[in-house]
Amino acid sequence: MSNQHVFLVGPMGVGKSTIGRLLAAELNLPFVDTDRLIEARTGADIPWIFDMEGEHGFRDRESAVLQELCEGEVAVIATGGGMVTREKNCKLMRDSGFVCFLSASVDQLVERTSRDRKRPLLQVDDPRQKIIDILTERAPLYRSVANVEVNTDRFNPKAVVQEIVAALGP
Ligand SMILES: Nc1ncnc2c1ncn2[C@@H]1O[C@H](COP(=O)(O)OP(=O)(O)O)[C@@H](O)[C@H]1O
Ligand SMILES: O=C(O)C1=C[C@@H](OP(=O)(O)O)[C@@H](O)[C@H](O)C1
Ligand SMILES: [Mg+2]
Repeated sequence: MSNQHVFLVGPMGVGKSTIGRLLAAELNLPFVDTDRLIEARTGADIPWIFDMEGEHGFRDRESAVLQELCEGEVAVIATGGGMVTREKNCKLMRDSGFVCFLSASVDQLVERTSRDRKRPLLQVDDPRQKIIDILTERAPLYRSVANVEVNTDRFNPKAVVQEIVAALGP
């Protein structure tokens, strides 16, 4: 049981939403996925928000739900891959809890994001190159905000959860 928020950050497809749910059950904490909360607040899905309001509009909504969650009850919070692109979000996470950076190889990210089409930023001719470009930009941000990095390439979600629980300490 953690007495502070646990944030999962990392690139699209690394497993934040999947692992967050399992981790919350393991820690006996509520689970919130910022993307799902944004959709609930907006009454529309993420592709619609990107279409109608652009990435900037989505980022505004993302910052607003993060602020709300940081002020709320202790929870495991799976963020969207771009949460770290605003410095004020990074500061909020650093100041409000334990931040875990989930990482994976480009091959795994390509594979894990290829199964659905719900990520607007990957609806491009060359999603692999887009993933590489995004990682180049964001990897330093993920590292700067994180208390721990857990590589998920070799681990199934349950094993990743155990790694995070160990990193959280007693
Ligand atoms: N450790 C893992 N090993 C293999 N596949 C995984 C792992 N974690 C998640 N996945 C799969 O990868 C896909 C993307 O996971 P998701 O939790 O939506 O990632 P994110 O929220 O980081 O974008 C899902 O199909 C999920 O089942
Ligand atoms: O990396 C990003 O900028 C995004 C990641 C997505 O979440 P996941 O990382 O859960 O796929 C979602 O927030 C949106 O499509 C934008
Ligand atoms: Mg997710």
